[in-house]
Amino acid sequence: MPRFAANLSMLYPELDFLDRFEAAARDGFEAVEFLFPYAYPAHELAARLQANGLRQVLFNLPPGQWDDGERGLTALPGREAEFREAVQLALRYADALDCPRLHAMAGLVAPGLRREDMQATYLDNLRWAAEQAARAGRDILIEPINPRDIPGFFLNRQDHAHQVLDAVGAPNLKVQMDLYHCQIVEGDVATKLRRYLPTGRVGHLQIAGVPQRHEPDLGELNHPYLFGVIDELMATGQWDGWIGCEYRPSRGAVPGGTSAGLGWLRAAQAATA
Ligand SMILES: O=C(O)[C@@H](O)C(=O)CO
Ligand SMILES: [Mg+2]
Repeated sequence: MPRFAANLSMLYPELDFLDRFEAAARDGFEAVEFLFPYAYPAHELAARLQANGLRQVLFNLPPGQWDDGERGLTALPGREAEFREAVQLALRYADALDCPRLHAMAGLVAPGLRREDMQATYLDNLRWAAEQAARAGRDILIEPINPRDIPGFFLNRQDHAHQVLDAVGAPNLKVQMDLYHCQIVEGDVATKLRRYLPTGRVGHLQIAGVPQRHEPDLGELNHPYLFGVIDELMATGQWDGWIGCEYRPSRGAVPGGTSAGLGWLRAAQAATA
């Protein structure tokens, strides 16, 4: 059965971040993911995980100056030293949180440059990050993101991400396949699950309804069908991993709004039990 992780950057928006761990556990989640842990001491986050019987399955490297619009450093020429510091910091947090995978956001195409001009920096940085992460027993993930949510994002397509994996050639460099972005950019999601999951190169999945990024049972994607595909691939030993629930609850920040919107999860659990 697909295993679902609560994305605490998006779910439970009515609660303070540190209180979202308990809320996720109360709703039956066994794992969590979030964007960035760095505003909190690692020991505080580790204590929340432990107190609530949760495991951390993913978080992101520091992305550069997020409030100024930066969305990752990995492909940015001239920012290599900062990228390396970001990797080291993330690995220290991963150690404290016992988190097996880290997402390295690519960043925006820099003014005056084309993607081709940035590809060498992207590959070099990923090679270095994967080497460091391998020593610590962690995976580095890259995620294609749709250019409507993040205009100018360097990595948009699944095939580009897999070409990058080919070029870097590190077994612990994997793709974070977010089905929400995949549907917006290229579609044909079930076929791509069947193509890419058995390669062993997809380290993590994420979901949300399309186009509004609300619950998976709202919008144009047929998630029960996709969960069936993932369930089949898991049952036949062709994939193993977590599905991050990375959506904005449609009820907004009302108390209990996230929990009230988990009907899709209960249905998925019943269908694949
Ligand atoms: O899809 C997303 O937005 C996230 O997975 C992420 O890491 C960057 O915002
Ligand atoms: Mg995502």
